[in-house]
Amino acid sequence: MRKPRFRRVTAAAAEAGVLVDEVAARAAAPGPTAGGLGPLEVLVEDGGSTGAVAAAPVDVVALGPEERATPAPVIELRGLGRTFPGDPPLHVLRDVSLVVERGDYVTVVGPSGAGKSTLLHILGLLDRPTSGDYLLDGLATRDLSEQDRSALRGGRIGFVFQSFHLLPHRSVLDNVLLATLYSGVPRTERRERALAALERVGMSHRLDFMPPVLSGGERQRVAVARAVIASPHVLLADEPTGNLDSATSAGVLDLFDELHADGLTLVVITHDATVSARARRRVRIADGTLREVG
Ligand SMILES: Nc1ncnc2c1ncn2[C@@H]1O[C@H](COP(=O)(O)OP(=O)(O)OP(=O)(O)O)[C@@H](O)[C@H]1O
Repeated sequence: MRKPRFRRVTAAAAEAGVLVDEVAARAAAPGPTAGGLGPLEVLVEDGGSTGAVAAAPVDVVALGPEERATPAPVIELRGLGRTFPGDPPLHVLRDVSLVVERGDYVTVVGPSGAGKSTLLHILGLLDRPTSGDYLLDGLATRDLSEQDRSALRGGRIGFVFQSFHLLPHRSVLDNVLLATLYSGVPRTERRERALAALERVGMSHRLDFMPPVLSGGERQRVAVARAVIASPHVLLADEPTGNLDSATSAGVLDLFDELHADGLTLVVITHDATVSARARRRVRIADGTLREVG
């Protein structure tokens, strides 16, 4: 079997590619670091179409003293809108306001086509709103350059997707380890962190396995380990149990509960009432607007 090679590309180039290349651009910084923003590169798998895991060099925007003194909500949306051009234009989100505090666990529900993924892409700094403001950790993201947005994304946001997006030709350990490749952290320590993350999700017994031989639930656990290895400020999950049966889903949801109990902030998009019921807060998107449903 051909061993995949990786190439480094700029974030802009990666963003021009498939979503997974970009959103898998994970960074390893456990939190804000002093200093400016470093150049951003990500890894994509040569000749591969899915599952590229990447890591960004990880300087992220440093917090000012005021921010440290008064922690801002992790996420704050103020009158946010997203319109896609067309004839007529498609107003997917209108005047959406939302505050997600540190430690919140929020699910986003709503009918198909309502704009849930659109919202998640904006929260993940993969897309920009056409109106309104999005503050991440109190930092207004609207006027940030793509490089700054990529660095923020790499340092503060973890992603989990319905279809896992693991590198098929890399071991479980490598899939998690690669997420920290350009973190500046020495390899030995990166390995320790990867091992700890995999232990955290109950996957220590499958370190050398390749993703194709794992069960769906196991793959999602590895994806969660990859998402949390950099200690993100928020975990964004898009239908994380969409490809899992109910028993396996329950295991992943238990894992989310544990991560939440450890203080992680979670925003989870779901169609599934069982998933939604696990969260402390539920918001619903319909007809372009978002409202709290308890
Ligand atoms: N880049 C785009 N350009 C034009 N229209 C888009 C774009 N992205 C999404 N849309 C449209 O915006 C609407 C909302 O899409 P979105 O994927 O956010 O819905 P969703 O609530 O996640 O749906 P589902 O539950 O079916 O996944 C849809 O009508 C979709 O076709």
